[in-house]
Amino acid sequence: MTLEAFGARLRRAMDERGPLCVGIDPHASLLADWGLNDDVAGLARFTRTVVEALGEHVAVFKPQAAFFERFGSRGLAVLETAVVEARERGALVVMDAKRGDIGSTMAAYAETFLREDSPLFSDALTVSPYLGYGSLKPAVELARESGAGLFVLALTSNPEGAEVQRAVREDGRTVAATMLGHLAEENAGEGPLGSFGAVVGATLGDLSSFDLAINGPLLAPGIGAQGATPADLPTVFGKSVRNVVPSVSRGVLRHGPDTASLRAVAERFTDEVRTALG
Ligand SMILES: O=c1ccn([C@@H]2O[C@H](COP(=O)(O)O)[C@@H](O)[C@H]2O)c(=O)[nH]1
Repeated sequence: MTLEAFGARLRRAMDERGPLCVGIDPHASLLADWGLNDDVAGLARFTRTVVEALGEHVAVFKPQAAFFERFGSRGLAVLETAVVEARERGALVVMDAKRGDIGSTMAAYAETFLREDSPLFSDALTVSPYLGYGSLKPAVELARESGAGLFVLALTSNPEGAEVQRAVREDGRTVAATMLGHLAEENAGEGPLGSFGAVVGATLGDLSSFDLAINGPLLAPGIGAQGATPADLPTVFGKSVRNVVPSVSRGVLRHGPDTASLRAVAERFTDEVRTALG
């Protein structure tokens, strides 16, 4: 492993820059609002603007792969460039691709995003455990080898997630609690922070019935366009709030394309998060 473990790199970035993660979600509607065409040139301009405006300011970027994939190979080329340039500016990149498949296919997804010499190598990847947590093993192993991390979908920010994630298993535990338990095992003994995180929506209200103390990061989407605010974080995350990486996409991006406005809104969210976290 040439890179230091993701959890340690993330903790340092959060301490230095604040914990905010800005999502790069080039929605067609945002491209239009920015006066850009819904084409590869518009996608590239949008993405470059965000990375140049915020790459030296925020701890984490979370590109949403879907918005790049919809342009095919040329969209993926834009994504590759964005990942490299974001990392060169000192930001960590969490690729939001939500991959999950049977183990042998999962190994190929892992190589795409977690093998250090891959063109799309990212500091961490979002993964879906709903083919069974064990199916993620190739990603867990490669992440450990490369110094990368994973964010496993545990309690997602959308209301539809509950029918799967809050389903109760034969042993009386919910599916989400089971996933959180697996992550706590992956991170046992790691310091200052484990590299295997959970996605837990900031929209979900009081989660004190779940044990979020997984000794790993908690990626919290849902702030801004989905209605959650930084002030909600202590209620949602309780004692684990120090490990939260609050994520905002449209709530920041709608302030572009002006660079100063993008920086100002990211700074405002960072301040609000710091205040909320005490
Ligand atoms: O539970 C989840 C997991 C991922 N997401 C993703 O985060 C962003 C949210 O965008 P906003 O514009 O800030 O609403 C988007 O890429 C989602 O796919 C999530 O929202 N909830």
